[in-house]
Amino acid sequence: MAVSWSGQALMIVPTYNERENLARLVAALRGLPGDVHVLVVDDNSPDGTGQIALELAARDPGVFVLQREGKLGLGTAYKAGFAFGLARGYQYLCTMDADFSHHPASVPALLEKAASGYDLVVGSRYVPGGRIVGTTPWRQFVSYSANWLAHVLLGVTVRDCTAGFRCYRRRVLETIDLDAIFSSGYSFLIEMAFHCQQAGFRIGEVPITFVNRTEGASKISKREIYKAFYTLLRLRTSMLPWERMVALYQRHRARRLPMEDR
Ligand SMILES: Nc1nc2c(ncn2[C@@H]2O[C@H](COP(=O)(O)OP(=O)(O)O[C@H]3O[C@H](CO)[C@@H](O)[C@H](O)[C@@H]3O)[C@@H](O)[C@H]2O)c(=O)[nH]1
Repeated sequence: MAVSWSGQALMIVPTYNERENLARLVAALRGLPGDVHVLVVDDNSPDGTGQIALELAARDPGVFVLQREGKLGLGTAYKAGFAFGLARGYQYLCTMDADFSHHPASVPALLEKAASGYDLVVGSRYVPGGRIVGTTPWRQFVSYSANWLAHVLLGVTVRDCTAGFRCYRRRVLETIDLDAIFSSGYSFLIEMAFHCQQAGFRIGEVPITFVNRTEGASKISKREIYKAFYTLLRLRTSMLPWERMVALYQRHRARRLPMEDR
């Protein structure tokens, strides 16, 4: 099948305990039209996902594995994947979950939109045509809240800035200072969306149907959710001009000092 994008794409798939999903996912991605390679970034999953990834890579030169020594977080897994993809010259560096909540059939739409002039394309639940199937009301509430706060506090215009289904043009990842991103976990996604927008990159969204996983378990914890809200506040603070921060501090001190010491 002909594709409207040219160059090589790398699908970066972070994994932690995804043995039921990985082989099927890699087969589906490698069956896509165009030159789509796969990088599995596994954090020494206790269920043996890393071993499965190595076996897949041994059979297929378009499949690669980064094995890390332990669970180092989703954000750092993305960073390791970006470093790998940039070093190998990929034009499009995409990220997705391993559990089919992001369906491989949506990948061509992301690549096509990126090729049409977008620097970052997000597979979005929250644009017209996007849908969510099978998630809990609590997860839905957390997701809506994080996206709403990102919009209100940071002015982020991406509707689904917590989505991990993305396609970056390589110039984005060459420009953004990835070492300056402080989130090691899920909130990395909010931070990246924020920095891409601040840097003036053109960001687009394509609707996807997000289907909650049927195999394995989610790794998102309450701690990761708190960290996402902390990230939103920290980024908001970073937007304040320095003078404004100093003025706020002085006003705060002035209120606490007796009149004669001011
Ligand atoms: N290497 C590595 N992979 C990880 C880690 N934690 C999670 N993963 C992998 O990252 C992907 C997403 O993790 P899930 O645990 O399946 O996430 P979720 O709860 O379904 O969260 C979804 O919603 C979030 C909020 O909207 C999204 O941020 C996220 O991308 C995902 O779509 C999966 O492939 C999972 O194996 C980690 O510490 N290290």
